[in-house]
Amino acid sequence: MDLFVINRHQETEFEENEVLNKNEKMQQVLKKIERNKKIRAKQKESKKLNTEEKLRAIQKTTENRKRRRCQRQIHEAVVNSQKELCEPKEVIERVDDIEQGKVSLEEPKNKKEKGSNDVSEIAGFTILGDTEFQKKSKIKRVLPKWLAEPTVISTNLQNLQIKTSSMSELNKKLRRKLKTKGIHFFFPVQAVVIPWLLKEIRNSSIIFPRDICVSAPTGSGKTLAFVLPIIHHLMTYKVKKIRALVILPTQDLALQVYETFKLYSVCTNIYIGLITGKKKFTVEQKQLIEEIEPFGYKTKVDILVCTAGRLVDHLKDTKGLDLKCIEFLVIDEADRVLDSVQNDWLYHLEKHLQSDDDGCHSAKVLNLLTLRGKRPPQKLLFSATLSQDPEKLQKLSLFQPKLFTSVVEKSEAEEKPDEGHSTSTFLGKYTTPNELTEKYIVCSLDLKPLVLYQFIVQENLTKALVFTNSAESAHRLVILLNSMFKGQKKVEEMPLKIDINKKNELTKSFINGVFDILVCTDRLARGIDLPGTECVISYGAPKFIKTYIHRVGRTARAGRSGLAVTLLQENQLSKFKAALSQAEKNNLEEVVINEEKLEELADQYKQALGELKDSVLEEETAELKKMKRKKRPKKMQLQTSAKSK
Ligand SMILES: Nc1ncnc2c1ncn2[C@@H]1O[C@H](COP(=O)(O)OP(=O)(O)OP(=O)(O)O)[C@@H](O)[C@H]1O
Repeated sequence: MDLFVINRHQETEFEENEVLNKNEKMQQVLKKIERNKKIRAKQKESKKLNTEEKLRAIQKTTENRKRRRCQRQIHEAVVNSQKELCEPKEVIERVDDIEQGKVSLEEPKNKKEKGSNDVSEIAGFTILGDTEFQKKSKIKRVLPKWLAEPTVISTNLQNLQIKTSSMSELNKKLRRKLKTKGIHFFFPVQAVVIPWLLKEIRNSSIIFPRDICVSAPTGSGKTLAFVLPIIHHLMTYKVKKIRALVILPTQDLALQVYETFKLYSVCTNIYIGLITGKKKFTVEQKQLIEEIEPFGYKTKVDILVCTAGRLVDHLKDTKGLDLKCIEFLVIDEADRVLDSVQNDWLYHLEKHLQSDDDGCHSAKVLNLLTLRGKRPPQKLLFSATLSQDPEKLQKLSLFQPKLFTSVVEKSEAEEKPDEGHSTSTFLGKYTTPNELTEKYIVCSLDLKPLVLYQFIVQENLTKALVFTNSAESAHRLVILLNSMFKGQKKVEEMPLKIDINKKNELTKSFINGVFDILVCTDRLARGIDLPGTECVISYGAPKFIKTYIHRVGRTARAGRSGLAVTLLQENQLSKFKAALSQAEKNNLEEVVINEEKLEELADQYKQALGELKDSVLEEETAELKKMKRKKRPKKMQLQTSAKSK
């Protein structure tokens, strides 16, 4: 029956029950909240207690530390009191005070010793080291003694003191030759270096000669400073062996030095060899050695002038080449040679010199030094921009080096200019000839050729060298200038790829004044002697201060006056001035080109630019045709030539 009982909804009863339940639940919740409150309050209290405990613990450890430190200080004070017998009472009193807590253990801040490794504490944290900023003293560069105390060379080429005829220690023939070449006085670098080298050579049978580094301005006569002593010494030998090796950075410079050696060795039995790669390898080999069967090889030269790279080629492939007897190793333009890798020449040369000895370097006179081994060649380094960097020079393992320089602190150097005393500090900077005037022109890039033209006209320049930063720029500038001058002045270019004979012809024509302006790249910047050059113009701003020094050094040579002008764009000016201040050149004069004159020339300039465009186009099409002809197979070429016939 129950199955059929229907429980109907009895609303009021249920609602009453629910209200009752709700009230109960509410009370339960309130009770729970109350309980939780109590628990939280208890927890808070216990936490508070914990932090207090912790703080107490920290205080305890700090106190412990302090106590330990106090004990340490007491101990130290006692030890010190034993040491410092002079003030025992004071120390003991202080110890007592510390023990009684009368004196603070903290040292007053101003008493802190600078630089000491202080240990201070802040709220239990130990801070190591000094928290105060200390200004570090500037590190002063210390040069090796030989660099710091050089022999000073004067830059004054006007007031010459030493007559060539009066240097009795130099061979008579050489003195006569100098006279015939119109050299009656030695330049300062020669007056100091030649007698010094001759003395070293005289003593070389007893002690090893010292190596030298010579830094003197461009055009001051450094070449003769090594050429004359070497020839003087080699004149005494009867047997032919390579006894002097002269290394240069470029073919042109090697040729120039070779010619100077040849000039002063006329009327002697000394032969000079030149290996630069200008001639075929086999031709150079024949010039150097001769095979005599069955005895082997015979050397044909006494002095070998070379470029570093070509020397390595011959060391590797020329049988019978023997450099083990060299007494002089000259490195001209030394900074450049040392910077260049050139087939790792130094490694190969050293390897060759250290290979099995044939006894060339065995001592002539037995002494303590020579007993130790063979005599190394005397190294002679020359440059107008010799480095102050001992590390660079170190790779040459110089033997007791001696420095001759004109780049010294001025005040002292001026006191004893020609005496050759070690008076001042080598600055390692650069110097230019006293006779050189330096100026600059500021102009915009698009007006540069016009400004150059106007400057040449306004100064009526002849024998001027113009340096550009690329061969292409040189070529275009020559076309432009020639079309502007219209034959009034003759401008020539020194191309990058030029046959040595043509090059010699060109330089000779320039020296002889056949044309007025020679436009070239930095290939002509170093060492080349073009006597009579009146002005050097840097059309492209030089990238490095060394480049500038060598460029401007093509003028104002051998005591003659010269002008150097650099064309700059506005944004290059500050960098240029900063670079020049390195060489203590701070007062360069600015040349201002008359703008009205430039405006007058506007039409002429436009026309010249048009001509340049046509000419460049013509050259390019000619070049293209040439390339196409080269690419065409030979058969086709023959067919076309037959057809044309
Ligand atoms: N005592 C002298 N009197 C007159 N002229 C000299 C004397 N010595 C050298 N000359 C001439 O001075 C010119 C410059 O000499 P040299 O080429 O040796 O200079 P440099 O110091 O090597 O220059 P750079 O550093 O540019 O190579 C040459 O034409 C040379 O003949």
